[in-house]
Amino acid sequence: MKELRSFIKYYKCYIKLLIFTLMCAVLLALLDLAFPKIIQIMIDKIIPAKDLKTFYYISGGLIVMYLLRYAVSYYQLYYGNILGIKIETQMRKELFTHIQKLSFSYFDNNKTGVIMSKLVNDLGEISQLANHGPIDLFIAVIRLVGAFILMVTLNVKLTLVIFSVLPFMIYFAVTQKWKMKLAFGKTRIKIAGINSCAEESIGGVRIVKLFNNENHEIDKFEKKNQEFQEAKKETYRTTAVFFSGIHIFMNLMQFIVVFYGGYLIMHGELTYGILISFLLYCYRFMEPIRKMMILVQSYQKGMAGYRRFQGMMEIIPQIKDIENPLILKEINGNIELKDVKFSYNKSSEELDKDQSLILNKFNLKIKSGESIAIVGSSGVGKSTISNLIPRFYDIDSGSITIDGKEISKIKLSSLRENIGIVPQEAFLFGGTIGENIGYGKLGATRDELIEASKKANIYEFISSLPKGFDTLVGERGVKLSGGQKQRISIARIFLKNPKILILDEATASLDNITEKLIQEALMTLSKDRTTITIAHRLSTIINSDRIVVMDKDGVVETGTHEELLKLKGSYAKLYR
Ligand SMILES: Nc1ncnc2c1ncn2[C@@H]1O[C@H](COP(=O)(O)OP(=O)(O)OP(=O)(O)O)[C@@H](O)[C@H]1O
Repeated sequence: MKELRSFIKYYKCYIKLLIFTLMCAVLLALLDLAFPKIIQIMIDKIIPAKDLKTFYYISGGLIVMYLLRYAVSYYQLYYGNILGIKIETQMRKELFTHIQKLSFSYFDNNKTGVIMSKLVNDLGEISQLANHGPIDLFIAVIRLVGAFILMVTLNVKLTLVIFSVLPFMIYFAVTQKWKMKLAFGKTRIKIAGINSCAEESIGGVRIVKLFNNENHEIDKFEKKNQEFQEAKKETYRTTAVFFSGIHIFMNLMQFIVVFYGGYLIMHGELTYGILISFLLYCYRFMEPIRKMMILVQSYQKGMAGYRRFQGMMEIIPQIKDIENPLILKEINGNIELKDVKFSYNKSSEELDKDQSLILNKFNLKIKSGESIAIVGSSGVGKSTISNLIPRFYDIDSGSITIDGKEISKIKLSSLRENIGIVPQEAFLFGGTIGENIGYGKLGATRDELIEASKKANIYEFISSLPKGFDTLVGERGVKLSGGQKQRISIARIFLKNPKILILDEATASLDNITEKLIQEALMTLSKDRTTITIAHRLSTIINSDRIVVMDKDGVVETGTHEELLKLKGSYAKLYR
């Protein structure tokens, strides 16, 4: 009921549309109830009396009613679907907005394909329910009650005999309902599995081909595909049992009308008109029952989807603003990490024993405008530091401050506005070069793009392209080289112009010329900014103001390149 109530809330914004479609539905149901009654009057009264004038009038009236029914049915179907799609679009917008707010840790633990499935498939089924749910229910109730009343006025005995079948039908429907519910839940999980498998396989197509593992991927996909098929088969089986069972009950009712109705006619208790009218009502009466059964099906599918939608909407973003957060305006760029403890997996048991800590009482102070490089063996937590300063993850204890202000108290957007990150692997969106650079400052002018790309040493390359800034980069920038992508991501930061810069150095080797171009661009970029370089190779950091060497216990050495070499400690060893 709680779920249903929260679902119904979505109708609030479209109440006029809902009322209109419901009115159409009422009219439709009334028209459908009137037809058999009119036909009964024609057969029993007008035709035997050979009243040609009334016969023509009523026939004309029937044609008008059919046309009216056509128009009403059109509006009900069209606007009913519009209602459904509006609710679907609204929910999709809310879900996408919510996904944008979720923290890194959510994406670390959830597959993209599964999230996509929720965003696309589940909501489609909710739309079906939103559209058909209340309207079909309304039509069904009016038709059922109306048919019952009209049938009673025609013949009580026959009506009661027909209605005696109903409890058995309901029992059958309810017992099947649960089986269908389980089956639909399972297909949803399986389709998400297909999505996620395809997404990974297509996203990693280069690695797949490099390792000649196409067949392995096909097998993996086929397994998921087969699992989906099996789950789908189960839904078809339960659905088939359900609907064919319902048909048996319908046929039974028709049989009762013909058999018992015929018997009553032979005993002079029923007219032919009433028998035909009963047969027509039976259809009118069974139709809503069938519709209600379909409704049960779409209700289960839609609600299963809605439950998953709700489940996702209820995930609270781990990283969010406090009430009345601080806004950073002009900052100097002093950074301090003090006694920072951090772990990615925050299971309390492990935390107690400090087992999963990546940083344990880590301390580091960086002055405004200083350029430091962090070095250390692989996996020691260098990139982790670059994730903590912009608050992609929250620390477990200790503090991180910018100009003395605790970052957890600063408005997230204002914090991130002041930080630029050049990541290890440049990520480009599937648009043009201009759009990708402009991502650093939405609405940037062409002149600003040119200036930024000049500073990033990529302008010459861009102007050599026939379409220049309008050149499409392909999905994730596949049409560009690693070095070109890097420089585009540097140009983005020039446009953003943040005070704090984090350079997570590319681990991939670049040729000497490209590396020189990138290094030059980075030198220009780091001027007058606090710069933290996460160094995966040592060749590029010799000129840093300060080099910080870290191991699993924290900072072990700090100084300039020369000072550290003289120390003959960890850095000297690493460097050698
Ligand atoms: N998102 C994550 N979830 C869980 N654990 C993670 C995550 N990212 C990194 N780790 C773990 O944290 C540790 C530190 O990783 P980090 O990427 O900071 O190392 P690094 O010093 O930058 O290494 P490298 O020089 O190889 O890039 C590693 O043991 C890694 O397995």
